[in-house]
Amino acid sequence: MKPFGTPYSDHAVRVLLLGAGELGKEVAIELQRLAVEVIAVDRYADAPAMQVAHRSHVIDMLDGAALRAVIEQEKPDLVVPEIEAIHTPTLVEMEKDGLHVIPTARAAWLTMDREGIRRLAAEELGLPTSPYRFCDTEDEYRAAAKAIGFPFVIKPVMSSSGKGQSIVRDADGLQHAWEYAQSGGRAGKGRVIVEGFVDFDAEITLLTVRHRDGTSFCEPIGHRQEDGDYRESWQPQPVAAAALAEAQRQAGALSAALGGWGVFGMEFFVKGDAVIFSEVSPRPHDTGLVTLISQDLSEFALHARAILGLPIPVIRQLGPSASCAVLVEGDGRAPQYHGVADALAEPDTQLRIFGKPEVKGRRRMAVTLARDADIEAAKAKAVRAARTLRVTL
Ligand SMILES: Nc1ncnc2c1ncn2[C@@H]1O[C@H](COP(=O)(O)OP(=O)(O)OP(=O)(O)O)[C@@H](O)[C@H]1O
Ligand SMILES: NCC(=O)N[C@@H]1O[C@H](COP(=O)([O-])[O-])[C@@H](O)[C@H]1O
Ligand SMILES: [Mg+2]
Repeated sequence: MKPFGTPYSDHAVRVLLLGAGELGKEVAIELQRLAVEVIAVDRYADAPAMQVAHRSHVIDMLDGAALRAVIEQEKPDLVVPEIEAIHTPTLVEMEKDGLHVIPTARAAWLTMDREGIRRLAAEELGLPTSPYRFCDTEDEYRAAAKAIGFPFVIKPVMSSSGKGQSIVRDADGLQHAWEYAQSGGRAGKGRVIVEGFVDFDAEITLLTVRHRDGTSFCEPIGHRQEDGDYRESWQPQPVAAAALAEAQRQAGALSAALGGWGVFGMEFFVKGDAVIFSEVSPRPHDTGLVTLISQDLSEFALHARAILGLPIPVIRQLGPSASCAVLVEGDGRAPQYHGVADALAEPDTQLRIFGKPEVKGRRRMAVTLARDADIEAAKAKAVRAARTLRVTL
């Protein structure tokens, strides 16, 4: 790694963030603290990370030529994908010519499509997963539904945050779920995965950090999802020792197969001592927002350290903590946030307002964070803070 430099100078350490949402904003802040020059890219102007970056670009990141042009113009030391919706074949091509992609271009490519990562995890590495089938047509989908049985989950292969995803409980739900998957994916109509529904005791995100000195794990994060999108998360989620060891084994194997340095959000279902792999983000995870209050080094600080080749000698968990997503529904620009003072009135409570410029439909706009004597108290406090906020459009 070259020495750390000065932003706007020839010797600056330059990081190009592909995706500039709430997760990228926190990564950008951590990089800024080390005087790394941060360039944020997203599909729309004034995205959260753009507001704290040195410069920004608005491009269609699914357009390979546009992506190549911005990378060639900026010549970053590191390219840091922040979302899945990127033309990853371009990153794979450019990596051959020396571009450094976090964690690797292949990891970004494999995880942008549910098929790539599922086949690597289940078929190459032999990790336990839900039963699954990929389908391109409605006929294939109906055959998959029969083979896998109710209830099952259908998701577009290219989607995140639950977009286009449904749980189908009986034959009456088949048609609507198919149509929703065809309209909800980021690449339009097309391929879906049908997964057997896992009846889990708990689902966890195991933040796994690959860094210059090895692999470190954070305490497990528990979370609650609705419509495939995270609503609340907490840490530490109690997990039996044998199950935790198994989750760490699987996370270690998969992150090693993906390679490179950085944070991986490894999602697992836990049932008794059984640990079933769900999916992985080769980057900080939304449920990991809780680490902004629960750890001395948040997942964003850990990502910054790991990708810059810095040591992570210890990760300190600071006590039972929780996060609660603030979702806003409606249609409008430049929202206003009321009740912030009240939301922050209790001890050990924090708030992040992302600063997203508009809402169309339903959008995560902020998160509350709380620490308390136990998980239940922390969750209740984070929920109270979120309910105290009122957002007008
Ligand atoms: N096979 C399954 N069995 C039971 N629940 C499931 C299954 N697949 C998904 N879910 C539920 O839906 C949630 C979202 O699924 P998944 O993580 O695959 O979607 P996503 O769109 O990639 O979400 P994100 O981008 O937020 O991680 C899971 O966290 C889980 O609660
Ligand atoms: N589950 C993935 C996830 O949480 N990603 C986070 O949401 C942003 C997109 O938000 P938007 O849809 O409101 O623009 C992404 O940029 C990332 O920060
Ligand atoms: Mg997920």
